Amino acid sequence: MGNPPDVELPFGPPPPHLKSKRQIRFWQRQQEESQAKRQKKIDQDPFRYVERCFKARAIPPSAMAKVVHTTQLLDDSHCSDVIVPVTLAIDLRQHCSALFGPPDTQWTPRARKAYLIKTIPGLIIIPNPFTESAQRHMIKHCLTDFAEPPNVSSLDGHYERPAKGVWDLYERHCQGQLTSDDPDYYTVPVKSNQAPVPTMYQDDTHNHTHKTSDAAAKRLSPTDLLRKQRWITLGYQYNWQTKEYDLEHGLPMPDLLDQLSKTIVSAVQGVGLADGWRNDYPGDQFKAEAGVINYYQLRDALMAHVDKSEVNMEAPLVSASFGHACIYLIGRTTKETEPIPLCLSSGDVIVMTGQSRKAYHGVPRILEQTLPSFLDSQHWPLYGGYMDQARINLNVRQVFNK
Ligand SMILES: O=C(O)CCC(=O)C(=O)O
Ligand SMILES: [Fe+2]
Repeated sequence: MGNPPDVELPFGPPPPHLKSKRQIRFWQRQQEESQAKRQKKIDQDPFRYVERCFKARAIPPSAMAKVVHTTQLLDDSHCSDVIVPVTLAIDLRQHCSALFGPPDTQWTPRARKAYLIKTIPGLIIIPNPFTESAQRHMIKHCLTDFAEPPNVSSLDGHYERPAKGVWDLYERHCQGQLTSDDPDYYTVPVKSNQAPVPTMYQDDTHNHTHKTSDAAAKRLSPTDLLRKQRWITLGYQYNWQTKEYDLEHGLPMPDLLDQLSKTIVSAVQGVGLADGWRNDYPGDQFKAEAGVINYYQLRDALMAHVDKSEVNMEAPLVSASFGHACIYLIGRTTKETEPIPLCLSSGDVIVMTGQSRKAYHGVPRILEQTLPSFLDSQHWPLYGGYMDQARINLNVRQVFNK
């Protein structure tokens, strides 16, 4: 039987066993009440409320006014009583110019500067310490060798990844070496009866906004395949069934990331508030054991979550951002506290130490038109073509206590 034409259906069609108008109206009232309850819960949860503000097509000016822009921190006049400048233990560029690039005259006055937020104990912000060419170097690795098999990709289990990785295919396509009539051009979905590879990020949080459902899976061109890749996991892999990192599934961490994270953890050793917390994790004890590269397209978001699977929750988590800027929300250990919105720009590094290691955080928004020109397609052929619509986040964790 069809639905009575005078009944509106904002919740989709009522279940077919409801036949009379009275039953359908009763069902509708129930739906309205439960939606109102859900909405009330969202509005009362300060983290979700702020998250929704930044997801709105037009971000409310009242939300935008609260954003802490890392690019303004270096100008001391922008430091409010909530932001506290601190001094790093080492000068990253002096100490490791192979990674961050050589120091220059612009660098000298800001070398060793980092910032804390009084209301978020443990969080350390290092405004972009990389030179332009050092940023390009990191991005290149994130798109090429770091993303190659056997490192696990969000595409695995859904698509047959080319043996040499997705970038190689994309590059051949861009250089005209691969056209749509070539048998390698399209990547086909794997058979739907094959279980996806269990990984750390096979959860809703890290699926970003686009999900690959088997029903919707279709063959993809090199460009579509690359843009569909949401993450790569490095080092120890998380076993989704046992909900633990799997000692049996440890891939070698790239040396570059080992060096990068150790240097940064050494730099933040001893950093803290004069009359409050202090990060005492020794840099020489840090081991880069697992990592995630997140690839965001302009409309992607990462839901609020806590990274709590690591056995060692005392070790800092190092996170670097490249490409488009984003709104990064950082709260406390529950979603009851209003988060601080940070605008992270290309090259920025944040280190989650101490209490902030257990804090809710998320990325509700990638900000359009914020890509630095040296990373765009006009100034950086091939890689810039990808970065024109992307943000990359690279984070490194120690998993075990050793
Ligand atoms: O993209 C970011 O900045 C955050 C990524 C993140 O929180 C994660 O991978 O756990
Ligand atoms: Fe996270």
